[in-house]
Amino acid sequence: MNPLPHVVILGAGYGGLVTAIRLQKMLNDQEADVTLVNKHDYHYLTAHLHKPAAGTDRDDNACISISELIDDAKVHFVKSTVLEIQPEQKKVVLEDRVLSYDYLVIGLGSEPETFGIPGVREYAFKIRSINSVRLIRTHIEYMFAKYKLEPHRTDYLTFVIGGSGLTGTEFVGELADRLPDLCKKYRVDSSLVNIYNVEMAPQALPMGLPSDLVDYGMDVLRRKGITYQLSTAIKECTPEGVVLGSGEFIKAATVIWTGGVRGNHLLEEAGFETVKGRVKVDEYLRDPRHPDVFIVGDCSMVQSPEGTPYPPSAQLAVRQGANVARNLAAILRNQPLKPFQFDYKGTVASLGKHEAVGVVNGKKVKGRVAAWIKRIIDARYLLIIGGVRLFLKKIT
Ligand SMILES: Cc1cc2nc3c(=O)[nH]c(=O)nc-3n(C[C@H](O)[C@H](O)[C@H](O)COP(=O)(O)OP(=O)(O)OC[C@H]3O[C@@H](n4cnc5c(N)ncnc54)[C@H](O)[C@@H]3O)c2cc1C
Repeated sequence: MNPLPHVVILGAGYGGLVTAIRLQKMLNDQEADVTLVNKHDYHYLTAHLHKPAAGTDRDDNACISISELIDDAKVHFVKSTVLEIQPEQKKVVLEDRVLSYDYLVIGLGSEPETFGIPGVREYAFKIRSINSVRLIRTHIEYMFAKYKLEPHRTDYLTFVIGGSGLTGTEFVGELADRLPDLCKKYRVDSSLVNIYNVEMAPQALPMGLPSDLVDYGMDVLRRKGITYQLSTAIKECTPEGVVLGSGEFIKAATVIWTGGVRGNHLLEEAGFETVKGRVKVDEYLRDPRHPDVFIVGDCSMVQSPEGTPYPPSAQLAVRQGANVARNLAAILRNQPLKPFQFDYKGTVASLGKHEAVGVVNGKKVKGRVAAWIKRIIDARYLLIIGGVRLFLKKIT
């Protein structure tokens, strides 16, 4: 008997996990062997990481054990790190074995884009995984404890966040909410604490928001104590702080870089043609040169009908995962493929507790209403991946 076609999915983030979950629902065990590979045995909600990073939420709230989501009778889970992708040999090298595939789905997410700014790679924290946000949260609290022993070092209480797109904005909102608790706990005068959000563009908040919503969001965050440095580049990051384009030096013991992302380096290394580490996929989300390789989420680049690429987002990754699963099932059943169409619903950026701003289905939303919509969006994702049981577990 011929072996069943082997589908290998790399990465259990939003894109890879949704592909796996949909395949386990759609396929019967005579149609394919499906393997999901991920560095950790849990799925993390990347879009939530700003909260545990600031310490306003527990990190386990942003984690879900993969065994809770995957039926091991249908999808074989391998906890391992991908070291190399070999599309010509149809192989993937993991740290402990080599896998051969008939169809590959790459959903390995993104890496910080540092634009070659000296010191950012070495000295700035990045919000990118559960382990990285645990480090940030611990470091922030450590700075308060250290300041109590060296009260002349106000740079321990100075926080610089590079970039004020979605990640930077959501993080400064949470950090501003967290600091009053830390000031109280360590008996630190809150006027000594400074949060600088440095942004090269002339305005903060995610690109594409209408200017009245940008003004609203920036007003909210300024009232919470954020100091914006707009139209300002970070020229260098050092162990002592950051040098700005103007030459000004901000002495700060904590620098967090959120200034951009690029696709996982493994794609470039595998010889895929990339722009910012992302592969311009065809209408079925495949690499144009390798029709057996599908690419989802932050590793892929999808053009909007206007001809500009959609910004990487969890929303896009989830829709791509569903489309890839559907098309893999279609290939295995000799049915026609369905082109990917993205019905972009909009973006909502949280500004800390009870405050958010954004556009949903073309309508502007702000304040508490926007914060509730954001919670509904998050809840919807939990329902997609884990049904009512996961939803109830996470919200209660
Ligand atoms: C703080 C923050 C807030 C955000 N807020 C929003 C939001 O409100 N709305 C929105 O739509 N988007 C938001 N985003 C963007 C969104 O999180 C990403 O676009 C989304 O996570 C991309 O999904 P993905 O499947 O491509 O990758 P990810 O979800 O990042 O998953 C990649 C997976 O691959 C695994 N992996 C990586 N390398 C390896 C390897 N070598 N071997 C094995 N496994 C590996 C990782 O462990 C991870 O499980 C936010 C991002 C951040 C950082």
